[in-house]
Amino acid sequence: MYEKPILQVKHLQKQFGEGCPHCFDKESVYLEKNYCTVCGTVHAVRDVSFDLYPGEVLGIVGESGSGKSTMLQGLYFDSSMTSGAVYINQSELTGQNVLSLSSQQKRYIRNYIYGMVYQNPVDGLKMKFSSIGNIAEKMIAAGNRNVSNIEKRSKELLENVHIPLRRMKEEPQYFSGGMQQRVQIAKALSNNPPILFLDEVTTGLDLSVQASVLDLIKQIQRELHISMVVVSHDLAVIRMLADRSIVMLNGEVIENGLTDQILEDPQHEYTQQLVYSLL
Ligand SMILES: Nc1ncnc2c1ncn2[C@@H]1O[C@H](COP(=O)(O)OP(=O)(O)OP(=O)(O)O)[C@@H](O)[C@H]1O
Repeated sequence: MYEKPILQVKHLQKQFGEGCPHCFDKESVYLEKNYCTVCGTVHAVRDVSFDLYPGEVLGIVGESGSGKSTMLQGLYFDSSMTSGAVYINQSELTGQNVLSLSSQQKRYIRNYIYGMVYQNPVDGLKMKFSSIGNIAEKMIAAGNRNVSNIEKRSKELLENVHIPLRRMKEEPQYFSGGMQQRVQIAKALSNNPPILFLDEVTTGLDLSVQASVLDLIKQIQRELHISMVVVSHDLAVIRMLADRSIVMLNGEVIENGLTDQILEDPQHEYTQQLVYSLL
């Protein structure tokens, strides 16, 4: 169906601590989940690889502490990974491990190639800027200087995420959680990134608000054909959004495949529990 992945993640590792001979073996008796009882190292992400294809939504599901956010933070350069490689198949970046690029090049990727929507809006928005100012700031960071174009695009984005324009000058700190997430989504889309990361974007929202944010994400995906990585502990969210999914446990990928297939025929005991909890 697709030719080439737009994003390739290879053997990503993140450990907090030096590690010791007792804990690099995944089967080690000294490991309690992802924690080494000998040296205290946390193996937050262990040998994670996946591909993301153009226009695809990839779900990453797993319980709290399974390493989902750590991995996303690594992909978005919020924190460094211990080892591994990430390739983005976009013109001049093709073939380069983007994890080893300069901070200027990483900034370029964050401005033009990636969009990010954090679980906590405080991480993605300047709460004391106006909503339209948040979007404008992201566009200016990407080199846009034409004020009327910035204003036109910002308004269009706010309308697309159903924020009434009469409220565009208000600071997101006075918005509800659902509205804050909508502004974050608008901001993340402002420079038309081909890849969007969504980290637990509906966690903590009321059920009806969750549903409307999920509908919005589906609508955006349908209209823009953007490639998305959706991280959630909630399989219901993944079921609604993702074509393909990976299941993480204790920093590792324990299962991957088409979301429907995983739901119909989960192989790993942990995935089976997740699926049965939906019934
Ligand atoms: N700075 C840190 N130092 C030590 N351990 C850490 C640090 N940050 C995260 N961890 C550990 O790494 C593991 C993975 O955490 P991570 O936040 O990525 O999990 P998660 O699946 O995203 O869960 P959640 O949704 O609760 O954030 C956890 O065991 C966590 O305690």
